[in-house]
Amino acid sequence: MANGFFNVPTPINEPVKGYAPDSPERAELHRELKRLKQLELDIPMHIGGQEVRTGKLQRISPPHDHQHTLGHFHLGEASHVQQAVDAALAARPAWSEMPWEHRAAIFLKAAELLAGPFRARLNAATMLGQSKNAFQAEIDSACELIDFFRYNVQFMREIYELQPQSSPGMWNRLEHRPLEGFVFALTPFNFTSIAGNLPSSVAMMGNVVVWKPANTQIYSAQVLMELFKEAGVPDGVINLVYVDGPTAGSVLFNHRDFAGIHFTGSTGVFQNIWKTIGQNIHKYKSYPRIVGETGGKDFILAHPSAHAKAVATAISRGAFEYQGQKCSAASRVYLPSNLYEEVKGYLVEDLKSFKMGDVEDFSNFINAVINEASFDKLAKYIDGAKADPAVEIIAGGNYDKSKGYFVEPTIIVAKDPKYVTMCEELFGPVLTMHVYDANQFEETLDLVDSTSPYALTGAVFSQDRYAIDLASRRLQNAAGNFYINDKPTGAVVGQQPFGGARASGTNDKAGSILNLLRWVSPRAIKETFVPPVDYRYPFLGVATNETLDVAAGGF
Ligand SMILES: NC(=O)c1ccc[n+]([C@@H]2O[C@H](COP(=O)([O-])OP(=O)(O)OC[C@H]3O[C@@H](n4cnc5c(N)ncnc54)[C@H](O)[C@@H]3O)[C@@H](O)[C@H]2O)c1
Ligand SMILES: N[C@@H](CCC=O)C(=O)O
Repeated sequence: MANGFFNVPTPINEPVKGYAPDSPERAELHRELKRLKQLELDIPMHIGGQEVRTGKLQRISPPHDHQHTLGHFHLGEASHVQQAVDAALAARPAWSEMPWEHRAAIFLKAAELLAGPFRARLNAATMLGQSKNAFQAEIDSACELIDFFRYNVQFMREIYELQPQSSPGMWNRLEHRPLEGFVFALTPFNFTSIAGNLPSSVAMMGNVVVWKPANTQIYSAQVLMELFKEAGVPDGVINLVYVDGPTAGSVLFNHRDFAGIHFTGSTGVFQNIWKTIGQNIHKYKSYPRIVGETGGKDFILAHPSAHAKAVATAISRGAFEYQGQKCSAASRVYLPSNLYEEVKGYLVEDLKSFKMGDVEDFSNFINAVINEASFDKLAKYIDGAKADPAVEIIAGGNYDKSKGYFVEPTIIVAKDPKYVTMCEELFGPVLTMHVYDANQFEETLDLVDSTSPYALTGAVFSQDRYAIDLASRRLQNAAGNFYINDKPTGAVVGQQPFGGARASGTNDKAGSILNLLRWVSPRAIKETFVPPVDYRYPFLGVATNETLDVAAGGF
């Protein structure tokens, strides 16, 4: 047991490497990509520190080259989920009692490992498995995850420092206990950092975890698991299973010790999970913590005073980086009539210059979308737009899945501000724009606020401060991350805590103290040093300890 109140290293955001031609990081990443492509990995589940193989193999291939095999993962079933719960609960006593500074040290070590020896490997795995270019992989699987580890350690310390006052004669303390049971981390395909953060943030607070990633992220998930092991996360604290979602749910949401879910993914899945938990509420020992960050229909709104080139650049990057597969990606844009032609000109020029293809060619700005289902869905919306005389496609509109799932960045212009692609989350490189009368900025604010059920990210561009002030107030509930003269993507841990409300989630802000507070259950402890020995009123003339009790309001 430690005798000291420890400070932790002051977190700073991990510097983003540039991968310039001839840079050492670029050469290392190329070597790692080549090495991984030559292997065919056999990827087991990890339960209680054991590698678990079922022989039911599922092929993993790069979305940009679906005939290539990167490896196979072993598909599990309900019994493996049950084993993972048992392993987690067996690990809980020792882990939950481990002094916090040791838990902190494990994740600080994970940050250093990822900043150094694991960096190229995790970036390369993300690039190949999730079709992410080097620059997008670097900000995700390297920098953002390193930041999550470092900042969460600082937030953990701040939580433990949250202590009540004590009146004379007593000592009040707050103990921030781990939750009583296990937590389910259910993670999406699109950010390796989110897949790493959802189980590790929960574990850092002394909890044990069953983690199920998206099948399309398993290739980088197995590197994360190795990173956790190397950093010293004990066996059974984080258990990684590969099963389909409903199978995981059928075991976990029926278990008495289910203590919470840390979810990121689509809104529909989260709403079903919430319903199931509600139906099963009588089965649990405690009310489970439900934390979910979900879908978005993120907007960019330009005021007539906006800088046209800045608006166009924010659209090019905010809508199309990582093929629009960021929950934060701009997917509906409102342009004033006075700026439309100029912004359109810049955009069409930008999109013409985008190169699309494999992740190994670092000049490709665009790679493939995640899988065939996503490709088909996007193609359907594009075909719908092509067939609809009420809308116009001003850029892109082609797609091809012969080698990889390539969808050309596409811009639809819709007269109807409620056209289907202005409202629904498509999660791909398809953007819809609506041109409004430049005299109707205020009316357009109402349109932006009411068009979609989501409220994740949004951006306003204006050179007019009154317009910025008005938009900030009128769109107060339209986005959990609101940007002024900036694109709506690229939140940085410690700087822009991330998450949205309405249909976009519980807004528990990943990468902030608010999120970590959900993974502890405080116990208030009052210790009275000299307890009263007589129950009678009034207190005059009675022993000093009763007087103290009254002074403290301790009736
Ligand atoms: N708000 C945020 O911070 C944020 C961040 C990233 C992604 N997202 C959202 O995630 C979505 C894209 O990710 P995705 O396609 O991986 O999401 P998804 O909802 O399809 O999958 C998320 C996870 O849930 C699992 N799952 C799917 N169906 C399930 C079911 N019926 N029962 C239990 N589990 C189930 C998946 O296997 C995966 O592990 C988008 O909607 C995007 O907006 C949100
Ligand atoms: N935090 C990321 C989005 C994560 C969702 O996919 C961003 O701000 O762009």
